[in-house]
Amino acid sequence: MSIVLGAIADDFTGATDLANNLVRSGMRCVQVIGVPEGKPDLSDVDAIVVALKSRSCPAGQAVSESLAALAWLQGLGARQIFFKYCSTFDSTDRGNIGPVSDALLDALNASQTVMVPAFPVNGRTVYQGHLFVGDRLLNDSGMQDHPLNPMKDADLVRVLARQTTGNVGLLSWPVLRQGSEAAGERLKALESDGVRHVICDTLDESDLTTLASAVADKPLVTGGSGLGQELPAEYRSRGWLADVSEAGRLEPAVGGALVLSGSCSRATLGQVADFLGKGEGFALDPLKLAEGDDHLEAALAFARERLREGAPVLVYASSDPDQVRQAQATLGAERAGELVESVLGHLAVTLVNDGVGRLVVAGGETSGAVVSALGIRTLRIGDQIDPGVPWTQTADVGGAGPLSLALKSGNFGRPDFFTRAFEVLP
Ligand SMILES: Nc1ncnc2c1ncn2[C@@H]1O[C@H](COP(=O)(O)OP(=O)(O)OP(=O)(O)O)[C@@H](O)[C@H]1O
Ligand SMILES: O=C(O)[C@@H](O)C(=O)CO
Repeated sequence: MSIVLGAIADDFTGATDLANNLVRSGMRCVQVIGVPEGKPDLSDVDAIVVALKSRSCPAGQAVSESLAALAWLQGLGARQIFFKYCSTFDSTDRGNIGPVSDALLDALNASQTVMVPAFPVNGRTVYQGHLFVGDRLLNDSGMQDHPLNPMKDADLVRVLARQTTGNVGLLSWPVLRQGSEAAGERLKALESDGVRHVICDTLDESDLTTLASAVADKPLVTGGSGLGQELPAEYRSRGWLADVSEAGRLEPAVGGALVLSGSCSRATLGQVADFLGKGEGFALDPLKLAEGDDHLEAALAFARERLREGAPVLVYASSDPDQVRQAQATLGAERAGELVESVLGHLAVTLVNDGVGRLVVAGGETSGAVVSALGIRTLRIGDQIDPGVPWTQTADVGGAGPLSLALKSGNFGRPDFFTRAFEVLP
């Protein structure tokens, strides 16, 4: 048995976002955390997403981890490789989107890839190479204040050109709207001109369908999860993928309900506010965490008390940009982030041992920290809660049943996500 699609995601929520769209389009999908040793059972798997934590680490490390993931996926027979990064193109002038794409292209002996960050259902569109979030340009969307990778330029051709020595070009919407043949021809023309990375305009789902048809035979595609929703139909039309029913079926959920939020993105701040309008939560302050264990113990005591009452519990470090800047000014951005991530990881481990069986985590870096702390290696992907966020399950943590886990990207989900997620869980 071999898989059709092998994906490498630069963070954990991004990995589940892509896996979610693959499942919704009928691919049976497993997410693995890091590069596993050996070969998994592939009898009911069409796609595997390797979740790395390579978005904000040094570029050299992101490259070597991505190449290790590629080699493992090639060993499973993947017909196409998908490098998944954020729909808001999260990166800095040092990388990691450019360096990782270059390294994957070299390793695959390929000379061109496409960059398709758009995710129209969540408001991410690209026009003339400029990324929009809803009706705002990227640099005016809140992403300019991101704690780790502030995005201050919406022109992706320019952003990517700062990260690679390869030529960067554009497949613009006027060409795209002429259909997949015209798009394919433009890609070929750009390739013969030596253009290695092509930023692709995308206004809506129909553009994604056109793009998927134009790029399904390329060894490497890159982007957000939107393209992942359209590729399975192309695989099916090429006879690579069979029809399956219930690609996302999971076991019934058990255990207490907990939300851990380390995301400071606008959507998450709204979700925290919505939750606090209905019940209590515990606010973690990085400055207090830096003083010793008392603040952590207080969070734990709060969570245990609320779990005994049977209510969903929220513990959050999510704060507005001013508060984040204050914590970072005192502790440094890296230390503030690490402190919050390690405390949320510790809370997850302790409370799952206490009987939490349904866990929502908000934030990509935060999810990486929590999943690593819990020692999770494999997640089966289930049904969607909101666009980009599915429930998943793992048997890796023991306990009374599988742990149900939702890893929410910072800017995803409707305002009532933190309560509704538990209502839709089977
Ligand atoms: N109050 C705070 N002060 C400083 N840093 C914080 C604070 N709260 C959270 N952080 C850190 O900010 C970072 C948020 O990144 P994370 O990836 O988890 O969320 P996000 O960027 O909103 O999500 P995504 O990457 O899915 O869009 C984490 O490293 C987290 O530890
Ligand atoms: O593409 C997105 O927006 C998300 O999957 C993500 O990667 C945010 O961390």
